[in-house]
Amino acid sequence: MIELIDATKRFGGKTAVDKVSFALPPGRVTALIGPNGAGKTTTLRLILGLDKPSGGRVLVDGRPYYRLRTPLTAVGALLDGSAAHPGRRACDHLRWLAAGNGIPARRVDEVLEITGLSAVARERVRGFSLGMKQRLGIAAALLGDPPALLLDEPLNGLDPAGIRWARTLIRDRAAGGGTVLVSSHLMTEMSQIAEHGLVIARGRILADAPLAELQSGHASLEDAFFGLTEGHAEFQAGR
Ligand SMILES: Nc1ncnc2c1ncn2[C@@H]1O[C@H](COP(=O)(O)OP(=O)(O)OP(=O)(O)O)[C@@H](O)[C@H]1O
Repeated sequence: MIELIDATKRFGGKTAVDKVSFALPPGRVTALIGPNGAGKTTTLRLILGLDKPSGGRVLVDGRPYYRLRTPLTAVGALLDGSAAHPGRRACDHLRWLAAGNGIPARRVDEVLEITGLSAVARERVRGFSLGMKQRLGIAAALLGDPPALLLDEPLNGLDPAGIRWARTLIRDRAAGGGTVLVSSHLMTEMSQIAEHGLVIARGRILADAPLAELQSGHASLEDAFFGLTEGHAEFQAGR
C-alpha cells in the first residue's frame, strides 16, 4: 500500500504539491492525470523519496521509501525512459541496478525478454530509439518484480504494438495483485488501462474516484477531465 497524507512539496515560493492525500490499494490501476505543471511528476518523486516532502507524510508499506531495505523489490518506477547512461550496454545497466538491490543476475535476462529487448541487450543505450529506451526503463522498473509500479508517461515513444504490449503488462500486474500508478496525458489510453482516476491540478487533488464515476455524464474521460480542470491549468496556449 502506498499512502500520501497531506503531502506537500514547495520549491522556494512555489507549491508544486499541496496537501495531497490518497491511497493506492493493491489490485488496481490508478491513473494520475492533470495538465502540464500540475504536480504529477513531483508526486511520483515524493513517493520514491527523490524529493523530500515539505510537509505531510508519504509512506510505502507504512514507511518512507528511504527506509526500505531493497527498494526495487518494493516499488518499480519509470520516471524518465532515458535515465540509463548512453555509453552503457542495456544489459550492463540492468545488471548494475540488480547488483545494488540484491536481485539475482538471471532476472536481468527475464526482464529483457519481457520487454522484448533480448536481441539488443548488448547494444549501447546511445543507439536506442525513444521506444527502446522506454522499454529499458520499464525493464528496470520490473527488475525487482515489485508489488508496486509507478509509471510516468509509460507509453511515450512506443509504437502501436508497444502500446498494446504495455497496456496488457500494466493491466496484468494489477490483475495479479499489484499496485499500479500511471501518470499520463493520454485520456483515451487511460480510460482503457485504469479503473481509478486521481485528477490533479495546481498541486491539488480535484477528484479521486473510479473512472466510470468520473466519466458519468460526460461523452469521454477527456471531456470529464476538461470539466474538472477548467480554470486550473498552469499554462494556457494563446488563441
Ligand atoms: N526542482 C524544481 N524546482 C522548482 N520548481 C519545480 C521543480 N520541480 C517541479 N517544479 C514546479 O512544480 C510544478 C509541478 O511540476 P511537475 O513536474 O510535478 O508537474 P507535472 O504535472 O509532472 O507536469 P508535466 O505534465 O508538464 O510533466 C511546476 O510548476 C514546476 O515548474
